[in-house]
Amino acid sequence: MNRPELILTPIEMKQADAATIAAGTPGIDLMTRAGRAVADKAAEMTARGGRIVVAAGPGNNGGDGFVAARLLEQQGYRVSLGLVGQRERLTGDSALAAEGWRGEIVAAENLPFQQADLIIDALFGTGLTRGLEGAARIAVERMNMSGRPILSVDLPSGIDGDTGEPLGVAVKAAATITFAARKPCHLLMPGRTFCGPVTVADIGITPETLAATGARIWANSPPLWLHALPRPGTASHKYDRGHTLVASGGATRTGAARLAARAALRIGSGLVTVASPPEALGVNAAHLTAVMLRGCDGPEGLYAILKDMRFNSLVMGPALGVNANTRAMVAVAVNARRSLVLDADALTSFEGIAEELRQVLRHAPTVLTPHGGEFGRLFSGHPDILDPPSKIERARRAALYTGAVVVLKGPDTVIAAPDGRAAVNENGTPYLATAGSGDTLCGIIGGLMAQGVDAFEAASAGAWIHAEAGASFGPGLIAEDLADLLPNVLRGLLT
Ligand SMILES: NC(=O)C1=CN([C@@H]2O[C@H](COP(=O)(O)OP(=O)(O)OC[C@H]3O[C@@H](n4cnc5c(N)ncnc54)[C@H](OP(=O)(O)O)[C@@H]3O)[C@@H](O)[C@H]2O)[C@@H](O)CC1
Ligand SMILES: Nc1ncnc2c1ncn2[C@@H]1O[C@H](COP(=O)(O)OP(=O)(O)O)[C@@H](O)[C@H]1O
Ligand SMILES: [K+]
Repeated sequence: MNRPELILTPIEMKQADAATIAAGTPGIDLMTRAGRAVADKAAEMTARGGRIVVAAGPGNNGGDGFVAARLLEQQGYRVSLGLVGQRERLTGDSALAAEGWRGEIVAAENLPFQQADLIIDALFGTGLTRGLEGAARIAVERMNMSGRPILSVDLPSGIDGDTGEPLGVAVKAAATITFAARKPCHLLMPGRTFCGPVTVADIGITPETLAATGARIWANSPPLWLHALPRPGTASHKYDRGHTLVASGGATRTGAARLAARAALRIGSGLVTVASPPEALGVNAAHLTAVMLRGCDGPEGLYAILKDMRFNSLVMGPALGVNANTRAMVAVAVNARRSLVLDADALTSFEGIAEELRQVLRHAPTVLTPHGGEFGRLFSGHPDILDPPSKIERARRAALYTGAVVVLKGPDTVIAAPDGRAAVNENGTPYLATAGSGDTLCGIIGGLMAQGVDAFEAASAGAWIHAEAGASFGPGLIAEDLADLLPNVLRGLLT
């Protein structure tokens, strides 16, 4: 099995860079390998003899650009190079790299971008500290206006490597080539949309060196959790595969729970039961087949059901109602110490009183699955959680605060554990933005936890599988489709 793909923050990348240099590889060698990788990628994108325009910045990102310019010229491309800043002010490895460039150096904003077959954006990489102004800003605006394809070095200039946010104007790349490992901005929105396809070049920084930085963000993909996916044994019976309980809303709000329940069953929970308010039993009964049904009158009803210890996983929230009754049911569920997924109304019922949720959550392995709106409501009054510009950091802080695994949903769903692990999802499709899609996700996660999967693995696997199912269907997807797309995704993973 492949290794999980580690994502490095700009600071961690600098550490790995420094460790590699300390272990004996000169910095200029790293820069030369990086520049060669850029030149190879540029050559792949441009016919031999074509015109390549390189915009270089004042730091090491610019140094990579100088190396690439020299190599491409040697290969017979017509290369123009422009610099932001003064040639004499270059220092260290980028000054060395610039010495290798014998051609003219013009001001970057005056480069003939419109005549380029390819533009190489080597203005700023992981060292960007503020929004672009002056010559750098004009250069980026002209690049973008030219309509010519842009290859960004490391990351599109103007994008913050940690957060994926543009700090003002930013390059819209046709492709990006990065080094040793992807950075958060390559996966997070909106950065991902500025990058185009991202290639990772090996420049001789070992996986061990990357890991030694203590990096704890991964791209969410099967190598991260495949080992934890349940496979029934030959002699398994259904109770070995867990029993998921899904709480239903009132008579006119029952569909969400059934979506979650069907997903839990499809993902392999041996049994699934919908716990329904008495007045909704009829409508639920009319729509359930393999999923079972129990009457459940509020917190007392839930308490009674949970005396049966075989219910080992609970899913609560979708269409349950935003009120004290829901809060009381959450408390009962948590005190029963079963695996728990809280979504939608179970989160919004704690709007502005996240502290209360935190108090009850101490008892059980819990996954919270808010979308951005639910997250904002739940943690209103907690600027320490809501304000960090990085979505990964927001999810991590929420996980640390609540002690739960937090799945902060969206096109770049982040799964964060209280111990700092984080995974970023990128395999979805905008067709997943459809009513009930999130209900299905929490059913999948609950169904995995029913089978004994740990909260972080269940949440990560669940988010990936859910996204993969949606992407496999594409246009026309409705939430009802999702559960029935799961077997195909599971088949691809398990056989
Ligand atoms: N790590 C690795 O393994 C390897 C890394 N490599 C490469 O190094 C890159 C990182 O290099 P880096 O640290 O020199 O930063 P970089 O992005 O060039 O920018 C820093 C310069 O820009 C300036 N500056 C910042 N913001 C600005 C603004 N808004 N407007 C104007 N100026 C601004 C800042 O100046 P200051 O903030 O001090 O004013 C400084 O001068 C990395 O992305 C990769 O391409 C490879 O060579 C191989 C190995
Ligand atoms: N543009 C998108 N690209 C990929 N996935 C998306 C996108 N928009 C939403 N999703 C996913 O769809 C699901 C929507 O969940 P949610 O907002 O809770 O919907 P609902 O409340 O209707 O069930 C989440 O898993 C989210 O990650
Ligand atoms: K760049």
